[in-house]
Amino acid sequence: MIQINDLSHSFFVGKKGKEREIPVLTGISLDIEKGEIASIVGRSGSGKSTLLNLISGFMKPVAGQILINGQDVTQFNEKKWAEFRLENFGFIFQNFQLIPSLSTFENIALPLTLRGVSASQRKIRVNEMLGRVGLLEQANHYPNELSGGQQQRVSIARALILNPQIILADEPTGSLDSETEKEILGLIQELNREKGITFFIITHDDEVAEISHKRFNLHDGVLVNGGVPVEA
Ligand SMILES: Nc1ncnc2c1ncn2[C@@H]1O[C@H](COP(=O)(O)OP(=O)(O)OP(=O)(O)O)[C@@H](O)[C@H]1O
Repeated sequence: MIQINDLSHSFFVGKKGKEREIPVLTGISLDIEKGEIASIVGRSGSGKSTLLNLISGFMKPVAGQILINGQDVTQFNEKKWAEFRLENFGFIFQNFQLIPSLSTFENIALPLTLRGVSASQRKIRVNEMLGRVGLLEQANHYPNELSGGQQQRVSIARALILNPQIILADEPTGSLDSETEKEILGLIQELNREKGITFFIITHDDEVAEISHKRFNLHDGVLVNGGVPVEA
């Protein structure tokens, strides 16, 4: 589903003509199958966000190949990327990234609204999703009226509403206490089992890595294990 071959990336800093190359990722190769939860674990500065930005097309790699469902996405232009992202990816972030002026219902409905889905269809699909993530009673609440765990449930529901095949998650429990973290990780596992969604999670947190089928350790831009399966 996601296959990365010998991927490398550098940033170039300094004045034009005198740029200095800062290698950030070197020779990354990995393979993630459909329906797997994969985690990339590394300290701050190890290159996790850069890898996520390359996979989601917000940056172009200096070298190497990223295949998603067999398509070489490194060849995509911006227009193609915008379509591909909407079609295939859902995103979850550490700080939830909800729109403060929209209710729970409206935040989850937003991708459907942008897609031109009718109001009656939106109602059916969002209500079903609210039930699934346990937020029916909070449908009309605004983000500042919700706990951190509830806000992350809203953002997971929003990520799922267009039925993506892959969820890309950036420290999904980084802002949560350990009890709420367990709850959200449990929800991720359930959704993975029920819907066969592939999760690609970047984290520095071993608890998150523990729910993954494959764990990749990133150290100074290099993978130090090749996706050793995590013991159940
Ligand atoms: N735009 C940029 N220009 C120059 N260097 C950059 C740029 N973005 C990131 N870097 C450097 O690349 C390295 C990897 O950064 P990256 O953000 O991918 O790490 P990370 O593992 O996600 O860290 P964190 O967990 O703190 O978010 C760091 O040394 C960082 O300083």
